[in-house]
Amino acid sequence: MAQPGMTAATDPKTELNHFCQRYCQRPVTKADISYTTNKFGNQYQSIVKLDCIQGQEYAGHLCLNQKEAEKSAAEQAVMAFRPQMASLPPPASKDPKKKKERPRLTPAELAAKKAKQAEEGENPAVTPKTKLNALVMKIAKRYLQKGETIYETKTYAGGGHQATVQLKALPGEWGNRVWAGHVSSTKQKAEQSAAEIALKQISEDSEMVAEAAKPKGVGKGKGKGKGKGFGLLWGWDWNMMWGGGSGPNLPREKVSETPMTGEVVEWKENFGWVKPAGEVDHPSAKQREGKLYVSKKDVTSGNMAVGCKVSFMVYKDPQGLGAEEVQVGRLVTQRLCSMGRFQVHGVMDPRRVLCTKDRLRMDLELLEKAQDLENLSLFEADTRDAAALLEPLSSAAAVVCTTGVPAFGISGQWEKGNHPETVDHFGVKNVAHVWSSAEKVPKRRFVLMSSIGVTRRDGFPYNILNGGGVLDAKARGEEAVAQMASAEGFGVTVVRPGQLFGGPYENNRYLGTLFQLDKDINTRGVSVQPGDTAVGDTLRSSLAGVLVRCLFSSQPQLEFSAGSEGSLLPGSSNGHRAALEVKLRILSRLEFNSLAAVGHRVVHGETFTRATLVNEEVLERIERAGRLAPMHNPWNLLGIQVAQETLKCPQVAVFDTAFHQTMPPEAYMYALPHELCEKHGLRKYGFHGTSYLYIVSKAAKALQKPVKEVNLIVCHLGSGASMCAIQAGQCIDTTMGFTPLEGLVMGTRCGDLDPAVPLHLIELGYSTEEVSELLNKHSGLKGLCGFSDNRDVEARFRTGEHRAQLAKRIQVYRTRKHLGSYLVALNRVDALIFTGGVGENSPLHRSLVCEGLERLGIQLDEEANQAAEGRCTGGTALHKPASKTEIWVIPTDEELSIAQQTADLLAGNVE
Ligand SMILES: Nc1ncnc2c1ncn2[C@@H]1O[C@H](COP(=O)(O)OP(=O)(O)O)[C@@H](O)[C@H]1O
Ligand SMILES: CC(=O)OP(=O)(O)O
Ligand SMILES: [Mg+2]
Repeated sequence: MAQPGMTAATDPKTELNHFCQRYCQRPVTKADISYTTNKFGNQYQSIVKLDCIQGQEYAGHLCLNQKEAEKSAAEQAVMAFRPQMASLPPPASKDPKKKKERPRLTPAELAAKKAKQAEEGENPAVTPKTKLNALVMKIAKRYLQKGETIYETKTYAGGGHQATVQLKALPGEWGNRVWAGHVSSTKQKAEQSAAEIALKQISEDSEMVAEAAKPKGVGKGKGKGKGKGFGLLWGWDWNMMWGGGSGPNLPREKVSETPMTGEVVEWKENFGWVKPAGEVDHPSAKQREGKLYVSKKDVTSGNMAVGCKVSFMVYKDPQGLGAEEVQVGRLVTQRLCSMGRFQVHGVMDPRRVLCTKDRLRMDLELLEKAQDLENLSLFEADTRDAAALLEPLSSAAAVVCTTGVPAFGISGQWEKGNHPETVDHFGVKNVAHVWSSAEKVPKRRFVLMSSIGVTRRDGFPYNILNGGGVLDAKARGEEAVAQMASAEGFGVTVVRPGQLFGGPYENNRYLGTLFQLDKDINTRGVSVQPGDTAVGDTLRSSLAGVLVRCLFSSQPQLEFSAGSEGSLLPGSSNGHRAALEVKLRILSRLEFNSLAAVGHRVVHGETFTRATLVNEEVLERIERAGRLAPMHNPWNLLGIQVAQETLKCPQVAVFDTAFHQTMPPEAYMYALPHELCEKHGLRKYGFHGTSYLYIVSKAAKALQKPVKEVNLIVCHLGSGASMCAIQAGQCIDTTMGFTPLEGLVMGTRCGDLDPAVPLHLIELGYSTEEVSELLNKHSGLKGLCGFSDNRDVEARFRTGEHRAQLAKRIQVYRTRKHLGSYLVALNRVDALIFTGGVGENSPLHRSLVCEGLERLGIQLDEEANQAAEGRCTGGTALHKPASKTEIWVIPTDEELSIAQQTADLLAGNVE
């Protein structure tokens, strides 16, 4: 139990109970603290209402189940009240024995306390901050979301703190105002002072008072909820933002926001001194030879050292700023250029110049929009270097900023100071500052590409994405731009996309996405939602369209997120469909006059034993099997449908499952009631068969044996991973089962699992969809260590990171277990074959799998293993001469195999 006066309880709901008891000085009941939970798709959001504290309400994050959602709501409330907790008396307890132990106030002390409170006019829990919170909720007619109330505190050189508060939930220009409090002795007092000033000004404004007095439901929201729904909350907010008007800036208390640079001249362990490069406009700045005190607490990331260049607001070392992702910028540039109405300035990181005029010309030619690009000037400028930014930015009426670093600094991507704090925060701030302080033309709008999850970064899965602080830095970048916007009066739009995918890459692999520049925004599967609510990935070209559109908005401040539409439902796969349509149209136009057929990979093909010509019945069966391979079949089906519509030629389905139809019953049957299995087709089907078929013929060549005589154990290790035992060229067992979920540990899939685990999760309150999502998308390597890409895991494995090491060990152990069982199942093994992204490219993985297997006749030649070139199509031998079982790496080629099987079917060469 929590100690009196402390907040030792780790469960936020318990902590909130304790606080309320202490606040009310009595035990609290369910009537005092109530939780309401709403379901949104597969997620839950709870609101906790504190009837014992003036009915204040706090909304939590979206969570996977109700329990977590309630905890999250409680956590929000606890966070809001935490500053007051320490000053409250201990909780009242129902337990009479405990009562005696607790120091209780004497009647005289209690009377004195009440008198003091009366004198101060308030209960210690009802501070200006909580009052302000309650007032803003009354005006906004909704619960406040995280990040909508922004307190910022500055610590001055001579001591003392000053805080500002911004209340984004307030309507129109009120949401842009920033109130500054008095300089106070502690940060807490400074914040209370800012709140007090804001509270006073808002309560004195007749319009605001009238707004607060209006009953709930008068707003313009078009959400479908009944007053507590997420949809309604955002619907409301959204309308307010759009309806915000463009009136003159209301007067505001200005806070110095100029980013200044300086140098660390002295640094102790927890504090130091910075010499600013220019003059600081503050009375205390002249003390101590103009040096500024910096506490470690205010250093947002990295280490401080003498000689380091820092920004005046005590930001991190600004060395080596620069933009990494130029793809979106390039797409935005193309769009703006082809509109022809503007003079476009493209700014690029001098170290990664991927965007040349010729390149852009080529892109535009492909789009049949060839032009000479006279309206384009390209500049090279590092965002750390304000002087270099002056030329491209100072005459611009608007800016689209698409800079950003990858979320994690693997493979040297954060080298040379190119990391979140310097790029996503300081760099963005620098761009906004240089642009807004140039006086040549009126400033219209700053459009900032940020990231999904910025305001949800404490919750799963964004807390993982934020492991390297990228979302923290982006949040600071957003805030800096917003503050500058309200100070200078320019519009700002923050767009928060999901993980970016699609071209244009240098090899234009995703040509289709480039071509979507032609299309209307609504047909491209991008779902634009207010705030930070979107989920999924975002197609780069769609995002570019959104960013350009934002430039022409007349609203003062906008914030929204752009994710992909829906998730696994083919009906909502417009982006995928559009990409396919364009790609197929181009392919048919450019390369083929007469297409014989199109071969499609179809992952789940039930009991089909070979490639099959697509007809209505086949389509139906593929669709039905979609439930069993939700990450694959819906997209395979869509591909067939689009190809049918676009290309008038036969379509052939090539199934992953077909190769495994030779398995004997003892391998494919589950020990479930026989009739049930027959009725529902419950059996092992196996996948990656197209790859295995290809590998068998390649391996036979390598081993110089007929296919019908080879015995193999093949490890197809990619994002999805499986193994196959092959006897006389045919499958006798494989690790994947009824669905591609069984077997090995994969990128995001769990593999073998006691079937009681999902049942238990369902009993705990997870829905079947949530469990499916969990097992398919959040498990495997990703679940174990946060990274699904094997390269990320191996990089961390090498540096000794505990979780990555564990993940790799579990992954390898599972492979070895199945290897052992296949050694037993096969009477002779000619070769162990590695293929798939990991199998072909990771000597480490192969080495770990084969370690110590000499006793079983498997002897890896470590030198050959390390030297193996993944892409040698004939395969590379990796075994020692004495090895009884040969070891090979053979790169798979599923596409070629599909083409061969399709051609064979058309030529009637299939037995
Ligand atoms: N050089 C490498 N070292 C280690 N793993 C690699 C390397 N190259 C690719 N991979 C891994 O291969 C996997 C992708 O394999 P792939 O066969 O393309 O998967 P899938 O077809 O299932 O999407 C990823 O986990 C990736 O990290
Ligand atoms: C079946 C399967 O897991 O396929 P992939 O490896 O392509 O995800
Ligand atoms: Mg694959």
